[in-house]
Amino acid sequence: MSIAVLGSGAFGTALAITLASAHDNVTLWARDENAANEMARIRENKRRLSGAKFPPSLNVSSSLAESCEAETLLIAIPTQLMDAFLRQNAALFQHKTLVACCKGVNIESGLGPTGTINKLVPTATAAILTGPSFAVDIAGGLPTALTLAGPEDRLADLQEQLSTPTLRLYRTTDVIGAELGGALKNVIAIASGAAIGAGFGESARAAVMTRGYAEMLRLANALGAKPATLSGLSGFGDLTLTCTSEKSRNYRYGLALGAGAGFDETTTVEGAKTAKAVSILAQKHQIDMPITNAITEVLNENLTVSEAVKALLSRPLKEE
Ligand SMILES: NC(=O)C1=CN([C@@H]2O[C@H](COP(=O)(O)OP(=O)(O)OC[C@H]3O[C@@H](n4cnc5c(N)ncnc54)[C@H](OP(=O)(O)O)[C@@H]3O)[C@@H](O)[C@H]2O)C=CC1
Ligand SMILES: O=C(CO)COP(=O)(O)O
Repeated sequence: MSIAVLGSGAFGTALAITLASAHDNVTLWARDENAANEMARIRENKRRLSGAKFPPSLNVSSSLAESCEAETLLIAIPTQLMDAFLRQNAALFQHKTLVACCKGVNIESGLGPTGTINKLVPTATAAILTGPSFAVDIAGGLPTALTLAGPEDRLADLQEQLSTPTLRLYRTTDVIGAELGGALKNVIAIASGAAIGAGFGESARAAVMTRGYAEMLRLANALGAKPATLSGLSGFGDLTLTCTSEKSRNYRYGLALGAGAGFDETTTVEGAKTAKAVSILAQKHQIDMPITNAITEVLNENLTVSEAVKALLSRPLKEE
């Protein structure tokens, strides 16, 4: 049994560390040869996940072809980059099991990570690993539970293969629900951060989280997800974590937006592009998503955070 994690960002590195602590044949692929050599030498990813030491058995490689010889490939690069990555390397992925480890909706195609895999590598088996977890927690061996969604015939084997003593996976065949939960909660995390950053307080954040969850459910239902998936780890679980912790980049980005402060543009903030992608989807399916739309308007610089809140509060009163 062999596993390769493609992408040596914070999350890919954390997954590789926990998997290599439980299995023999695990490779972490980094696109940059110098970075791979350094990680192999110092047994740490200083740039993306400083302080988390690699287990002795973890292989590090900058050869994508060699890494793709593994049976199971986990793809841990940001959602907006998946499309190009799959197109460029499609020949290596034929008939493989590809587990997307990212959270978002592609702004051009409107597809989630598994939809992108199915479109670009139709011979592959597509699955997604998602749910509440910070890379630093996983890498530190702290107890974590995630959702693994994929096709019935491969799911139990994959669940067994990717679970470790500290990373507990729950399985579901509701791929759409799992990936929508992970994508949509990041937008609500930006909104939650903005509420706190602008000084509107914790009660306002609770309202944003709850009404944000309601709009997550509306879109997910319209796209064929099971409501139970959204109430699980990949939906409610991840929403709770991401909207309440300053470890979250989406939440911190929201804090900065609300406070009118700057934010490092190179930081991965999946919810920013996903907000725009989801607003387009919501319009197409005629789903009311006022919080997501408000974040899109703020990101497009059509509204300030205060104007967005005013607009949300002045909507007609309605039943819960
Ligand atoms: N960090 C976390 O706590 C968690 C993250 N996630 C999800 O994981 C996904 C990845 O995030 P994360 O690891 O944190 O992001 P990071 O910003 O830490 O890393 C992104 C990685 O993607 C690599 N990359 C960028 N472009 C390409 C490309 N064209 N080809 C190959 N590799 C590329 C980068 O390579 P390089 O290093 O060479 O620049 C980098 O290693 C996101 O969807 C995120 O939502 C999910 C749960 C937890
Ligand atoms: O997805 C995450 C937690 O489950 C990580 O959140 P951020 O991408 O906002 O840091």
